[in-house]
Parts: sequence; structure tokens; C-alpha cells
Amino acid sequence: MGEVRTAIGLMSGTSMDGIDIALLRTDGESVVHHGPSGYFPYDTQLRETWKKALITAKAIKQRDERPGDLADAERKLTLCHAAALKSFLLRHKLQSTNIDLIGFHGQTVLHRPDDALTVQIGNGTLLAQETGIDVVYDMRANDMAHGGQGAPLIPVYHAALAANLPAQFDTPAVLVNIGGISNLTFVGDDGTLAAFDSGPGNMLIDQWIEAHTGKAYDKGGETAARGAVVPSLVSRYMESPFFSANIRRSLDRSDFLPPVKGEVSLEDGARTLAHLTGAAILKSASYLPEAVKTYVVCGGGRLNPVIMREFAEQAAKQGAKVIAAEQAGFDGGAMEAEAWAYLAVRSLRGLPLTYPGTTGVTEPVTGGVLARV
Ligand SMILES: Nc1ncnc2c1ncn2[C@@H]1O[C@H](COP(=O)(O)OP(=O)(O)OP(=O)(O)O)[C@@H](O)[C@H]1O
Ligand SMILES: CC(=O)N[C@H]1[C@@H]2OC[C@@H](O2)[C@@H](O)[C@@H]1O[C@H](C)C(=O)O
Repeated sequence: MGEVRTAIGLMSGTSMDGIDIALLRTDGESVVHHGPSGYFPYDTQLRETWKKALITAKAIKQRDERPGDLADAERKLTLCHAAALKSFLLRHKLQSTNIDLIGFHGQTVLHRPDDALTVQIGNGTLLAQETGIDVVYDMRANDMAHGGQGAPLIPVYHAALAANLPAQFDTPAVLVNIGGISNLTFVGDDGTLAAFDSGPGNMLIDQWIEAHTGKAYDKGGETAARGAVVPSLVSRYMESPFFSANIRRSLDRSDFLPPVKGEVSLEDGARTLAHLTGAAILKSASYLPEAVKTYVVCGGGRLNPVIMREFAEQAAKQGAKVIAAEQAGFDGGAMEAEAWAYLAVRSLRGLPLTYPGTTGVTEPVTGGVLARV
């Protein structure tokens, strides 16, 4: 076993709803201890700032460019992370000297795998200065530099967790993250690892709900529960070349757009998009090496009962079961942040973050930039 470190992962995902934090003790291979976790939501003003940053970022040609208001947004985002971390430490009676390392994802503002361009705003050097803790950041770039999709990065952590899947669940199992975008990791009984982005997760539902109600998401799937699936709309999304291409591409938020307002009712739109989330995962899973028996769902989508029901009904037709991460003993809310802690420790040890089977990278590669205090 390598040196066990206490690491904190900080994740601000494509939903742009807030910062997930989790503490992990690990050597980057085995997980020795799952520590506390937390969530620090962004207020409306900050969410607007990140949304503007997505628009500004479209002008970026080289990944270190920060046009217009982007440099300001990056500083603001980094300071938000520093504040969240400090309050997390306080809440759990921890000192910065108790923490060896931070794994900092930042906020993806642009992701164009076809142009080998991925940009996460977040200044690792500033975060190290502000917190007094070493930071590993920018973990996607090296993968892309070696021909990878730059995402998903979580599979190596999913694989570590899958080794502890309770025996009552049939294998092969797939861990599915339903965040803004969904991604999945297949862990074969022989250890085969296959992973990719699987389609829109919650992001279309969030945008659809916000456009009609001003609310950030469909809490408890309440709106979707009152609607009906519109098959023609499902078909339109499923006709996207994303689902039929020869290679599995990673996704940017802008790759799928919500329906046009007025096209269907608010309720039918929400229901149809919840159905689509499951349909997209299952279509993408058809490219896996074997038929899946159990889908273990993490990420915010597991908290939308309509997504879970729609997904479970469609999966059952293929003989597969859908369970929430908690049913398998995992923390489905903390998993991404834990993964970033795990990846940071792997980066420090020079261990691979990604593999040909996970991002299509040419060979297993490490990644990340270390900012020392
Ligand atoms: N109680 C709930 N009811 C319905 N939906 C919920 C609930 N809680 C969270 N969600 C959904 O989950 C989303 C957040 O999920 P999550 O935090 O996993 O996304 P993310 O990490 O930002 O995305 P990604 O994994 O793509 O980077 C919210 O935007 C919302 O759509
Ligand atoms: C470019 C980028 O930030 N991609 C995210 C996004 O959100 C989900 C999916 O698309 C996944 O590929 C990735 O995040 C997860 C955490 C990952 O890299 O594993």
C-alpha cells in the first residue's frame, strides 16, 4: 500500500448548482476511510455569473485565455471554493494542517473534445494560498493532450467502489452518475473497465423548469409526475448522432438544448425529458461489452423519483435492475467530490487517471497540476 493521505475533493459540476465537498483517506488505490461530506449551494447571483461565463468562454481558442469577465469569474469561483472549504473545516473541527491535499475540479466553461479543448476555470495557486493546503487541479488537460475525451474522469474511482458492491446485486454492474450530464462506468467481472458520457442527465430538465417557473430544478419530480411522455420528442433527441456515432464522445452542456417553449406543455416536457434521461443511458449502455444486470445511480438525478421510475421501467425490459447508490452502501451525493480527492492522490503518486477504455486516451495517463503552498 502507498502512503495514505487525507484529501479533500471540491466539485462544481455541470449543473452549476453548488460546490460538493468530501474528505477521503486514501493511497489513491484503496479507500481507507470515507470522511464527512458537504454541499455549499450557489446563490442566484453566482449562478448568473457562471452562466455568463459559459457564453464568454465560447470565444476561447487557447485554453489559458480568459477573455472579458472570465478572469473575474475565475477569481470569484476560486474564492467561493476557499470559503466553502474553510467553513467545512470549521464545521468538522478540522485544521488545514490535518489535510494533505485538495483535489480541485473548478467549473467547466467549455468542452470541445473534437478540438482537444477543455477549459475549467479555477485558480489552483490562489486556492493553495487561500487555504494553506497543496492543491491538484486541471486534471482533464493531460488526457486530452494524449488523445482522450477529457471526460469522464470518475471511472477509476467507480472501479475502486465497485470492488465493494454487495454480493446480493447481480453483475456486471454499471455505476451511473446522473448530474447535468450523465456518465457511466462498466466494471466487468474480469476487471474490464469501460466508461463514457451517456447523454443529458438533469440539465435539460433544469433549463426547461427554469424557463417556465424561474425555479432551478424539478424538485422531487413533481412537475414531471403530472405530465405524459411525448414519444416524438424522445425520438427527436434519440436521433442525435451522439447515440449512433462509432466513438463515444464526451459532452458539453451546449450539445443538447431544451425543447422550444410552447412546443409541449410544461408538465409533458418535464416528463419527456425525465424519460429521455433513462433512454439515453440505456442506448449508450448498448455499446458496453456485456449486457448490464445492475445500474447503481449516483448524482442529483437519483433524487428525482420520476427519472428513477422511468429509468427502472425501461431497464427492466432489458432484464436489468436500477438502484440508488445508497442501496449499495455508497454515498451518491458525495461520490464526485470523493473522486476528486482520490484523483488528486493518484496524481501526486503519478498513477494513471484515465485509460483507453475510459476516455479513449492512447495509453493510461496521469494528469493534474500541483500547486504547493
Ligand atoms: N430533490 C431533487 N429532486 C429533483 N432533482 C434533484 C433533486 N436534487 C437534485 N436534483 C437534480 O440534480 C442536479 C444536481 O446534480 P449533481 O450535483 O449530481 O450535478 P453536477 O455534479 O453539477 O453535474 P455533473 O455530474 O454533470 O458535473 C440538480 O440540478 C437537479 O436537477
Ligand atoms: C467536461 C466536464 O466537466 N464533464 C463532466 C460533465 O458532467 C458529467 C459528465 O459531463 C462527465 O464527463 C464530467 O464529469 C464527471 C464528474 C467526470 O469527469 O467523471
